[in-house]
Amino acid sequence: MPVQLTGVSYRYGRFPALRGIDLLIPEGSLTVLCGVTGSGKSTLLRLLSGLEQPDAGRIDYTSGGSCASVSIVFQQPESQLFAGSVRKDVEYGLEQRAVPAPRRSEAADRAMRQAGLDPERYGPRSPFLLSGGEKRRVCIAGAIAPRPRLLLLDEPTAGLDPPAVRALLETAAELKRGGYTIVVATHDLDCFFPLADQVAVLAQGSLRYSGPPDGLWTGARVLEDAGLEPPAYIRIGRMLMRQGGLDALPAGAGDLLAKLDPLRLAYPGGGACPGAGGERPAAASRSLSAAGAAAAAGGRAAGSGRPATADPAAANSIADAANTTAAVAAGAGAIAAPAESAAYGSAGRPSGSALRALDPRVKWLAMALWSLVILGMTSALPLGAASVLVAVLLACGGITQKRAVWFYRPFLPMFLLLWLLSAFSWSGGASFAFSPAGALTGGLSVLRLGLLISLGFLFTETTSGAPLREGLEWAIKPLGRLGVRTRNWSLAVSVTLQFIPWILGKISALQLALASRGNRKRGLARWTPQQISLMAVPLLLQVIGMGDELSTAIEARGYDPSKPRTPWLVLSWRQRDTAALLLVLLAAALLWGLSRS
Ligand SMILES: Nc1ncnc2c1ncn2[C@@H]1O[C@H](COP(=O)(O)OP(=O)(O)OP(=O)(O)O)[C@@H](O)[C@H]1O
Repeated sequence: MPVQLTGVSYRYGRFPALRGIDLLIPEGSLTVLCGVTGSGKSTLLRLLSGLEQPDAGRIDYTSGGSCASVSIVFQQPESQLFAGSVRKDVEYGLEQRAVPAPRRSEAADRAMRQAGLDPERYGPRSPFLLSGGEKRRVCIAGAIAPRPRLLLLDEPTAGLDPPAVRALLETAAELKRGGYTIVVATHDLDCFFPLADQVAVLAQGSLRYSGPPDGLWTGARVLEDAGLEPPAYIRIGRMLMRQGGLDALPAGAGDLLAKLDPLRLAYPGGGACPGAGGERPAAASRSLSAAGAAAAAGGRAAGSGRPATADPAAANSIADAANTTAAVAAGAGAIAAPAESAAYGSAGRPSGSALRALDPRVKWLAMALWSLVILGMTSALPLGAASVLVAVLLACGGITQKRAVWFYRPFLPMFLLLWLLSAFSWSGGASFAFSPAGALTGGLSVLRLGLLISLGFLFTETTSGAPLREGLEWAIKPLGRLGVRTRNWSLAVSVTLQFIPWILGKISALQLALASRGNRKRGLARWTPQQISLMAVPLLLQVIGMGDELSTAIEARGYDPSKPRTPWLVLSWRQRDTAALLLVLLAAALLWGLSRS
């Protein structure tokens, strides 16, 4: 299905993620969407899948198609699996599209085979107990089972080992041959460029290039300007062309290996590369530089020597060869700074809003004090005043409306249920009675609970992990004299606090995945018991997995609560922190006074 994007823009709150994208995705083509991290690839895929709507511009699914004929495979396959068996999971999208049962099973078998899974062997297995590569194949099978007219793959090779990458490339080449229109968002240019009909390069949400891959090697340095490096086979090919070793750029890593095969490669210290026949090169034979020889020798060891084309057989050689050539040609990459340090300015203080810049001790004290005051409130006026205070702080904390809605939405059904339980009394049979007093008391209790949750949300949104932990450790340090293991407690609390947004993020991802499989429920319909039961098992498994990984990571880093620790961050108290503390105390006193009047 051809798709035309015209002037497509999208914002997350105030942050522009995509700006004015014009792109045609031709029918039956494989388009590679590339760009550095955060350039907008996943966002563009979500818009193409119809899971999000553009803020401006249009997406036209021509030839009678619609976003209902689009399937997407997300970056993390574990966020996309729900059912108790692989077969049921693959059939899920078909069920949502009301495909009759006998045809469902047939289509699921076909999709599993196309994705490289034997239906007999994998069909009855639990999708949660498969390897990463197998899970991704199940996701692909689930995505292609309804025969989508456009298939979107987000970072399909991320986290896969070379054999799994090879298998995935074969699947992609096979699907392309089967006439699927495919868009792949990837950093793995070595693997996917040889399969691509079209490349779209994104940088900071703008489209910098769209056209055939070959167009990138002539003229402007589009990839480099977008912060990317050309695939290793192109870099090696360019080097060999400069040295007279090649006449034209290779079409892929396999093609490069095939072109290198007849060349006699000189060792840096003289002599010939063993793979090149073991003879000393003749004076007249082409001699390559040390780097070229090393690259070629490495490539020869790994590859099959077949030319790389969109042919699935050739895909085999791409992954192996790409791995070797990438290792040879990769320059020293920039090492990403840890997320926490990135959030800090040069003075070691968080950048962004004033709340983020405050010392975490002020925030801990504010949260503890205000929580106590709020717990003591029993009437509407002080609770109303506290709500205004929290709302103003949420707005000042730079938390977008969208983010706040995302956070509060899962709590709303629980609040509603609690309120209804206190507002209605049941005296057997069908006799329900509405109690205005119960409704008021219940409403105030729910509001109190909401405010306490909001304080936690405000705190964790405006404080990253290390300051949060250091601040808490400082606050509870005096308890250490009583024999309390304060380090354990501060670690446990900060991990728990950071776990809540993580769990909410996972719930959002699962709901998005359900929507991508045709289960496009909106509003409260997303929270029915049936929906919740679908998400319960995968969510639980992810939480257990995360807990397991955390404890292993803590152990692996030699955590010993009895040993002194070098703090990651040295807290420093400033004048503005004193001023903020005074305001916190003043607000607490006013609220307390209001609740007692
Ligand atoms: N839910 C969100 N709320 C706010 N900003 C977001 C959200 N999701 C993504 N962004 C921002 O939008 C920009 C584009 O994100 P996107 O995930 O599309 O990038 P990407 O190119 O797919 O990155 P990667 O290669 O790391 O997956 C990034 O700057 C990101 O921080």
